[in-house]
Order: sequence, then structure tokens, then C-alpha cells
Amino acid sequence: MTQDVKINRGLKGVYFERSAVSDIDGAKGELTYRGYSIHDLATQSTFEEVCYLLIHGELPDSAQLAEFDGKLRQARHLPPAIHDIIAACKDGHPMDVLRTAVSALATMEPDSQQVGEDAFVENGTRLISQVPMIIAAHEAIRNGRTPTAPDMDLTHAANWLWMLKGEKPSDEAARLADVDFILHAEHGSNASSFAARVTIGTETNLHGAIVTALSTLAGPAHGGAAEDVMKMVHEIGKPEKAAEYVKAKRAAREAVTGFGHRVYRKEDPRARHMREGVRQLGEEMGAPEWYEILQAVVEAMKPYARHGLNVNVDFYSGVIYQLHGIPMDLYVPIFAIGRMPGWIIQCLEQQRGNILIRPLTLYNGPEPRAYVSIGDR
Ligand SMILES: CC(=O)SCCNC(=O)CCNC(=O)[C@H](O)C(C)(C)COP(=O)(O)OP(=O)(O)OC[C@H]1O[C@@H](n2cnc3c(N)ncnc32)[C@H](O)[C@@H]1OP(=O)(O)O
Ligand SMILES: O=C([O-])CC(=O)C(=O)O
Repeated sequence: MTQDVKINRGLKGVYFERSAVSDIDGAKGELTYRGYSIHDLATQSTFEEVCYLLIHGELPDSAQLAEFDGKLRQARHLPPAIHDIIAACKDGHPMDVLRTAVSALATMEPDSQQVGEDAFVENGTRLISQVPMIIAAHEAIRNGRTPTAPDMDLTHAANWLWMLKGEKPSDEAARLADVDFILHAEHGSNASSFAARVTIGTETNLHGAIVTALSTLAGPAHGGAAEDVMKMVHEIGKPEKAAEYVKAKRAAREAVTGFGHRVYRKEDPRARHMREGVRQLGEEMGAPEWYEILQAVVEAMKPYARHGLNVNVDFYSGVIYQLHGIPMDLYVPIFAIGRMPGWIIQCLEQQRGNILIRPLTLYNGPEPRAYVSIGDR
């Protein structure tokens, strides 16, 4: 059956809901969380404050922030069985391990099956702290180390680096991780948040929706881009080779990773902060070549910028992680640490006045026909 209906493949340009959380102006290249510019938040706020802003709707005062931060710190705890589960699948990709561990947590937390505002805030706040613990524990276990116990005196970002490496990070390294989390915290109806909303639309629990979101984030067209950018940088090897690489990609009509976005037609406003981070860190660490290769790719892609093709947030982030000595397969999990509050608030918004998300596909298969028994086929 065919009908003369308009099909929006990939739901391009379709509004399916209202949201009071973040606003993306793709034409201008602007992003706000709850009305606050991403540039102000990246330079003046902290990830803890941004989590509160996203989940509770307003910037916290000192007492509110202290209480919220206290809850996050108290939640730095994993049931011991999670370490056993991580050990059993330690050779898998960290995103698969993370997803499996979050799924297992749903069977171990007494209130994980509950649905609704309070349950989502409770479970979500706990998961913000547990996700980096799982990633760090996996990194330790797969390298034959005992997972580093969390340090309750450190901020979320500093504690993550401490658990990951087993050594106290410098203030600069902790701040760079903090800014990275702020920039990744929320982005409207991106693929993983949309997928989480679809899950919540069936009235299931938050852990289930986070598992959906993690699965959806993992692909190279979404959160996996940072890992692919780093692979590209290694393949290019030196700045002089960038133009040749881009030319070959364009000739093969293949995507140059770290470029392009469904919504932005100007440069992704988050990229600016990551670019500055790569440049500074590269100079400080005596390794400016990564920045130079990236900028040579940007130069080679300039002819396409007029068609709206610019760098996205993940173009620069991989090199920052590489300069910090973080393995490439942890880049997507790091994105997940940052995106936790965004997923949680999107799930909260969905369950307020919930509606099942269920679009239509237009059938274009065979006409109705008679069943043929197997001996006659
Ligand atoms: C955090 C994030 O998720 S940000 C995105 C991370 N992903 C990446 O960096 C992967 C590379 N980028 C891409 O694959 C795409 O740009 C996506 C998937 C992000 C967005 O895709 P869409 O919104 O579907 O864009 P679409 O595919 O319609 O692109 C429009 C045009 O730009 C081209 N284009 C889009 N991205 C790229 C790219 N990275 N390199 C080269 N050309 C590209 C397309 O080929 C298309 O050209 P055409 O009209 O001549 O066919
Ligand atoms: O919004 C999108 O489509 C992808 C993105 O940049 C994000 O999730 O941060």
C-alpha cells in the first residue's frame, strides 16, 4: 500500500515535544541550558552546579549546592557484585561493560523499579556518581589493578580522574575534565536522549532508559565520533597530509568525522572551548602537533563550511583525552559521564504528562499474497 504522505526520514526537522531544558539555535550556533549561555557555564560554573541547574531548573544557592553535592558524594558507592560483573566482561568495549553494569545495578538498587519524579531524581543522582565509578573500575580491572576507592573530598571531575588513574589530578586537569562534562551535559533531542524518552514513554524505570541511552550514544555518528577523530589524526600523521586525507574522503563521499551536525549550520559553540583546551594543553605538554593536524583538517574542510559543515563538539575532545593519557576506547564513556544529567532531565520531562512515542512507517512491501507451503517454494 502506498499513500501520498510526507515522510521525514530520520525525523529531520520534526518537533515532537516541548522542552524547557536546553535551546539550540542551529543557524546562529548558540546553545543555552535553562537560558544560560554555554559559554558562561563553561567558564564560570561547575559540573555539580550544572547538574543541579538541569535537573532542578534553577542555579542553586550555596546551601542547595552543598546539599546536592553532598548527595552526589554519598552516592560514590557500587555494590561489590558490580566489580564481579565488570571482571567477567572486562575484555569488552568499555561502553558495553558500562551498559551491562548499569543494567545490573537495576537489579541491585532497592528503588530502581520505581517510576515517577522522586524516584527518577533519587536514582538519577546516584547514577551520576556511579557511572564514572564503573568506567574507572573497569579500567583498573582490565589492567590487573584493584579499583581505586573514591575520595569523598574531591569534586566530581577530580574524583573521576583520581579513580581512573590512582593519582591526584592537577587543578588544571580536573578543571579541563569539569569543562568537558559541562559542555556534554545536555543537548535537547539528540539520538541518545530521544531514545531514552522513547523508553520512558512506555512507563518503565530510569535505569532502563539510561541503558537505552548508553546503547544509542555508542555509535560513531553520535558519541563515538571523538574516538574516530583520534584514529583519523593518527592516520593523517602530520599536518601536510590533512588536505590529501580530506580530498580522498570527499571523493569517496565518506563523512569526515568530527564534522557535521543535524542542527548546527554554524560551528558547534561547544567546540570553541575544546579547541582552546587542545591548543593550551598541547603547548604545555610539548606536543603541539595534534592541534596542528586538527587545524589542517579544518583548513581543508573550509570549502564545505559554506554548506553548513563545521566541526562539532567531538572534533577536539579526543586529543585532550589523548594528551591526558586516557585510552581511546574510554572517550565515549567519558561523554556518558557528562551526558548523565541531560538524560535524567529528558526522562523527567517525558514522564511528566507522559505519552507513548510511537510514529508510523509507511508500508512499501509486497501486495497481499497467498501463503505457499514449504514444499511448494
Ligand atoms: C555529539 C554528536 O553526536 S555530534 C555528531 C558526531 N558525529 C560525527 O562527527 C560523525 C560525522 N558526521 C556525520 O556523520 C553527520 O554529520 C551526522 C550524522 C552527525 C549528521 O548527519 P545529518 O544531519 O543526517 O546530515 P546529512 O547526512 O543530511 O548531511 C548533509 C550533507 O552534508 C554532508 N555531510 C554531513 N556530515 C559530513 C561529514 N562529517 N563529512 C562530510 N560530509 C558530511 C552529507 O554527505 C550531506 O551531503 P549531500 O547533501 O551532498 O548528500
Ligand atoms: O544533538 C545532537 O544531535 C548530537 C549532539 O551534538 C549531542 O548529543 O551533544
